[in-house]
Amino acid sequence: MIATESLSKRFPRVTALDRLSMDIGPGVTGLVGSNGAGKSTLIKILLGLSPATEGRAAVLGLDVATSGGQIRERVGYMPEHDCLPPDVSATEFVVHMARMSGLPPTAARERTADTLRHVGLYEERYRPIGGYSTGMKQRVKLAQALVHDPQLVFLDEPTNGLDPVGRDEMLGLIRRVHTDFGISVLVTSHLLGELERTCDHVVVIDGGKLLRSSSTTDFTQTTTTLAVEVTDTDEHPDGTRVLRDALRGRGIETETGGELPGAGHTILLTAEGEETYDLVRDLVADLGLGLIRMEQRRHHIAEVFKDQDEDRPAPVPERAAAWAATAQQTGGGRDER
Ligand SMILES: Nc1ncnc2c1ncn2[C@@H]1O[C@H](COP(=O)(O)OP(=O)(O)OP(=O)(O)O)[C@@H](O)[C@H]1O
Repeated sequence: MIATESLSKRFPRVTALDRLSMDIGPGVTGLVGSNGAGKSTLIKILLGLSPATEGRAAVLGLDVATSGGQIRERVGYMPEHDCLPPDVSATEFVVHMARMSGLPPTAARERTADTLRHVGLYEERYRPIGGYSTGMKQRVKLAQALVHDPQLVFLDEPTNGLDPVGRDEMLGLIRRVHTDFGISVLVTSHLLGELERTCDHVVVIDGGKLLRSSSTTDFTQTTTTLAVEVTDTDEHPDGTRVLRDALRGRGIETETGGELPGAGHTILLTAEGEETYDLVRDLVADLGLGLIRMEQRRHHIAEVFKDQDEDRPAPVPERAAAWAATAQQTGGGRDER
């Protein structure tokens, strides 16, 4: 869907992209990086709106340097900033954008109604956009990116300004853009954790350079830590504690899951091999507890980068702070999947 080769963009005082080479296939891809990493700059180059200083890029096989118009016919774009006209309704605005993309009047109206319904805007679509909440505005921006039925959409920070519930709803919508309509998605975020449930593939850039590009499951490869959760019973009102005691009796030290709600009921231990699974199963059965789950724990994306930050000899201070803030906002990887 997207290929870049040694792509660079230099502004007089900043190198926004630094020899970026990557290939992005179909599906939902997250482009992650802290503020100023170069995400928006990359999207503008891929749309053919801003020329690269060096290197090449192609979108859907079309060269960004020479085929910007054709790319924008086939690609939808949801910009980061609030750029909606306040005094027209969502319907008027999205119909206008559909007409700008070349749809005839009747098709533009029909597609607008369908798309606004898909993003969850119903009666309010007839009201002026100026009175909308941030979440509603983000939905209008998403609708205008989808209305001309593109093959690919670029969504620049679509969860910006949303509360946790609004963010989850938006991430669900983004996933459905691909599953329901087969449209591939490139979605940017400065929050590492939020993309792991939504994206098939994650590309991480920092200071305009590619840090890593891999499938989400590769990022979150399994660890040797086993997470176990059990029920309480009348005989053992604190099932977690008796199981921990029983494991300690067999020489196995355990931890609990952390400070998040419910995590205190999760026992974490190191699995030496299959015998550890058998031992946990047998102890749970002997104690008469119910086994809710026993699974190998996976890394969280945020955790991978937290570890990398710790390994870095001299991290740029504000970047390290941004990553740390990100890890905190996403639970720092201490919660369970
Ligand atoms: N038109 C411009 N002129 C000069 N510098 C620019 C311009 N556009 C972007 N930059 C700089 O390039 C770098 C990358 O910016 P960019 O907007 O691509 O980052 P980003 O990852 O999208 O971050 P954010 O989410 O904060 O927008 C930043 O240092 C920014 O200040």
